[in-house]
Amino acid sequence: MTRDSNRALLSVEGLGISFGGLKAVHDVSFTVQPGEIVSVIGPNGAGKTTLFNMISGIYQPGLGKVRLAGEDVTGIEPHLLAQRGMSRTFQNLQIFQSMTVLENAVTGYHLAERGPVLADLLGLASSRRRARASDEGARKLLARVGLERAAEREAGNLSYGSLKRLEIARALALNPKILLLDEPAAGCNAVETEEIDLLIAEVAASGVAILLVEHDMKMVMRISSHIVVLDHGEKIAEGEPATVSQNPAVIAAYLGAEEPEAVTC
Ligand SMILES: Nc1ncnc2c1ncn2[C@@H]1O[C@H](COP(=O)(O)OP(=O)(O)OP(=O)(O)O)[C@@H](O)[C@H]1O
Repeated sequence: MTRDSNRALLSVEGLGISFGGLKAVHDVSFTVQPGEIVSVIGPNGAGKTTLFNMISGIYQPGLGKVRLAGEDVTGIEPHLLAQRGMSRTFQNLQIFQSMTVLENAVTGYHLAERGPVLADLLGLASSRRRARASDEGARKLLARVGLERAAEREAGNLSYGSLKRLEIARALALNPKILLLDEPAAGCNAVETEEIDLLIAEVAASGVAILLVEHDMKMVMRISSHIVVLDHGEKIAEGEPATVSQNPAVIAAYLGAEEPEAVTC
């Protein structure tokens, strides 16, 4: 696929941040187009999570810009980004284990608000009304991720793969234009990973852009339309999976890392 920067939904331009003297991310640029699955890969400590945190408003970048649908959204807070169409999931699951699956999905409708998730947990009347209003939508989301029959179960009793899908369901509540997934297959077995693969592909096919950080290289090679490779905070390569996996700089970066087999697929 030819990449047309005019069609970019997300545009990352010269992004950088330092922690003390360490340039954790330095001058990284790339674009994500609607319906694309773009993966950010790199050895441990390459800067993937830090890059994600800058794009999703958790860290304020030291340098560079983030544009969403052409608008400068650099460093704006996550709930404001959610209002503008950017949702994300986290490496460590952010599921409320003692709430039901349905209640967890409902909280997705409040991600664009600053305080009400806490109010929901406290059971305030107005929040209960809002929760009822978003119940129907949440059930549809659960059906989309294959969890409709688990709606009334306590989330803490779900398998790990189901929890990951629940987190994706919640991130889809606000109809994002782009979904950022931080290690969606981490901790999943092969069957669960395949289910997540299919779900991500379905979401992308519906027109949502996907930006992914993932260590499971087989999964990355299978589902990505475009890959961005970081090493020591810098972009060392980008392109289609087949091209990137043959790139000598990419192979060298992984060979220099602790898991030399990581780039093979
Ligand atoms: N809050 C922080 N304060 C200081 N240093 C940090 C901070 N966050 C990350 N770093 C450093 O920045 C570099 C990039 O870290 P980051 O977690 O982004 O890498 P990564 O590619 O996501 O790694 P992994 O694959 O292990 O999750 C590392 O050297 C890390 O130690």
